[in-house]
Order: sequence, then C-alpha cells, then structure tokens
Amino acid sequence: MSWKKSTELMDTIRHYANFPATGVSLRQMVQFGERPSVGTLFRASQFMSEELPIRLAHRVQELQELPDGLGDMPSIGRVRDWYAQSFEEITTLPKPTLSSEIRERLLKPQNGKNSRILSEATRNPSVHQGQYRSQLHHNNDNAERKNSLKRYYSAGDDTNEWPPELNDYNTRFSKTLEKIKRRHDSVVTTVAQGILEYKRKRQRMQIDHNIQAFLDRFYMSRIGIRMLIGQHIALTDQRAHSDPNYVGIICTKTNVRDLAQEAIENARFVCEDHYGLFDAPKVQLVCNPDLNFMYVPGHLSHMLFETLKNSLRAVVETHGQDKEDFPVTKVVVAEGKEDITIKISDEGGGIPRSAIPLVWTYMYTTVDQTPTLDPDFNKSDFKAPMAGFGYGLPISRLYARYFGGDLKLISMEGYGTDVYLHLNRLSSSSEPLQ
Ligand SMILES: Nc1ncnc2c1ncn2[C@@H]1O[C@H](COP(=O)(O)OP(=O)(O)OP(=O)(O)O)[C@@H](O)[C@H]1O
Repeated sequence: MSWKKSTELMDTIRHYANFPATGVSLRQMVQFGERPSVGTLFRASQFMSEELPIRLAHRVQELQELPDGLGDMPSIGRVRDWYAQSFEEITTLPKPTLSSEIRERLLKPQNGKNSRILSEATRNPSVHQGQYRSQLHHNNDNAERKNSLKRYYSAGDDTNEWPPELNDYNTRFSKTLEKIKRRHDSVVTTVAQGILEYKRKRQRMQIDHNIQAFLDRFYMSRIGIRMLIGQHIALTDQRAHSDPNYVGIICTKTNVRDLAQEAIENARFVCEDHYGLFDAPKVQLVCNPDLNFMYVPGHLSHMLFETLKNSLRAVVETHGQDKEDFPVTKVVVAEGKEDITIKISDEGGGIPRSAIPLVWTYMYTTVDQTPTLDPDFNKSDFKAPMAGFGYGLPISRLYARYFGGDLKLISMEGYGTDVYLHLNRLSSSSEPLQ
C-alpha cells in the first residue's frame, strides 16, 4: 500500500481537502469547449490539475473516516488507494517552464471579439445546500478558487501560436487522465463489494442512514470527476471533433426520441434474454421526434435503460413468464420551458408503500440472490444483465440531479408504477457539490 508509506503524500492530501470543490454547469462546459485552442486547453489543464486533486483528496479523507469499521473492509481500502494514487499522479506531473510573456498571456483573457464571458452557474434546484458536499471542514478560501474557474473559461483566443511545450503538456496531462479514468472504472463494483463485506462482517441486513448518505456523496462526486475527466479527454483528442453537435461528450442536440427508442430496444432485448421470452413486453413511446436539448447522451441512456429494465421485469414477474400478451409500458415525453419530463408507466404491480423509501437505498433489491460480484466483470460500467444489485434507481437519480434534474417514483400497489424523470433544460445549474 504505497499511500500508507508516504506520510508526505497524506499531508498533501489533507491540505487539498481543505478546499471546497468548484461546481461547473453543463452550459459552462459547453461555452468553454467550443473550438479550444492549445492555450485554452492548457488553461483547462491547469484548472483540472487543481480541481481534480481537491475532489480526490476529499474522497480519500472520507474513505478514511468512515463509521462503524466500514473503512477497514479490504475493498474499501483498494478504492482509497486508487484515489490516493491518482491524486499523486496529477499533483506530481511536471509542468512546463514558461516565459513570463506566455504566463501573462495565459492569465489574461483576451478582450478582442473572440473573448467569451462565462455565464453564471445557478444553484442546483434538485438538491438542498450541502446535500452532497463532503462533511469535512473547509477553510474559507473560496475566492481564489473561483478565479481559477474564471481563468479556465475566459478563453478567448483561438490562435494556435503557442510554444510546443504547451501542447506537449496538454498531451501528457490528457494521457494521465486516461490512465486514471481506467483505474477508476470498477470503483462502483468495488465499493459495492466493500458494502457486502461490511454487511457480512457486521451481520447487517440494511445499511444505515450515515452509510447511505456517504454513498450518495461518493457516487455523486464520482459522476462529477468522470464528467470533467471525460470532457477534458474528448476536448484534447482532436479526432473527437468531427460531429458539430458535440462539445466533448456533451451533445448540444441530444435527440430524446432516438435515445429513448434505443433504450427501449436494449431493455427489451435484455429482458427477452433473461427470461427466455420470444417477445418482451411492448413499450409505447410518445415523443416529439424533433425534441433536442443539450445533454450528455450517455447519462440519459443509462437512466432510461435502468428504469425501463425495472418496468419490464415487474411486468413479466407480475403477469407470469408464460403470458402471451403483457400490458404495454408507456413512455411519455413532455416538453416544458424548464424541464423535459419523461414518464415511464408500467402495469407491473407497483411497490408496497412501506418499501418505497428502500428503493432509493443502495443494495436494496427484491432479487433473491444477488449475483456474485467479480471485480473484473464488466469493468467499464455497473450494468447487471437484468437486476440484482439494487443500484439502478439510486444511481440514476444521482445522474438526474447532477445536471439539475430529478427522478421520482410513484406506485399504486396492486397495479403499477410511474417513474418521472425530470431533465433540466436550462443547463445553468452547478454540479451539486456546494
Ligand atoms: N417499475 C417497478 N415496479 C416494481 N418494482 C420496482 C420497479 N422499479 C424498481 N422496483 C423495485 O425496486 C428495487 C430496486 O430497484 P433498483 O433498480 O434500484 O435495483 P435492481 O433493479 O433490483 O438492481 P440493479 O442494480 O440491477 O438495477 C427492485 O428490486 C424492485 O423490487
């Protein structure tokens, strides 16, 4: 365990954990990322090389201070090591030596016609203040941090007359991020494994409120870190710029109907496969074909697929696998000024009212046997074939809230369930880290 050896590293981590994370909005990410120059990417790398260690440091500290011996579980230790190692890799990456002229140019946003003013990030409407913030004490040094965010975005120049050291550094930085992203691929499964170890050791049936709140914060933070990293890698990789509707991994014209249709097909396919059905229960989609908005298609696909899978499973299990004609699940997409709302209504028998709070807890599932968690299985994402880990709903709700949306569930026991997926289309709300 390398991080244990180095008290120096732990001191640096403790120092970084004193600073609060700086939340970024979807719109800010897009404003920044349109046609980035070498200089712009370099500024972004600088922002990231401060911001990511802060976010990683919070996680290391929190993983160290977990209640009730949870932090002693071997899988939790592994995850903590990954976070510490990634922290170290970013903070020790050598920076180029730059002339004072270049340093000044980098600091000063250009005031010419190309300069862009960054829109303000608004408060995330889906969370109350501090809900996902790390519980650690922050010192109050926020002003300088805010400025570094401004520098990140006040990139006005689109000239490419920068010294080659900048480009070299950008490439090295992006490569480091790629490695880190890969290292953290199996964090969700490994933490889940840690929770199982804890439940077994402590003979707990459910996790308590503190651990639930920790997992919410932890996974929310992970979504944010991976969003920033994914966006930065995609922007650095010039080959990724071929589709004009994409800025990094954000699609400015995400077509809701196409994505919903694809999620329906995937969920039905998985359902047929799992239950050995010739034809999965049908899903009817009502959606304006021209409805486009700015979003991360990967996030939306994930949320739709998870909720549809739940509905199809409930329908098959309530009506029996031998049934010829299942009731149709309806997906209705409504277009408001503030939100796009997607309602998924099934006739899968609903959920008893007493179990509703449980569906939002991690590891709650009505699948009898939780599949064994092999950390090497399906590293890139946490997708169980049909169901079984009890992560689908809570993680989907975090994705929705991350960009100012929400996920709600209303059930009529004995009939069916309605899931409302609200997607905020104003795109101005900050990541829920404040
Ligand atoms: N549409 C629905 N109808 C009835 N029950 C549902 C519905 N959606 C969710 N549930 C209940 O909530 C539980 C938790 O759902 P969740 O999606 O979080 O996990 P899961 O589907 O069991 O496992 P996975 O992690 O693979 O998604 C399910 O096991 C099921 O009992």
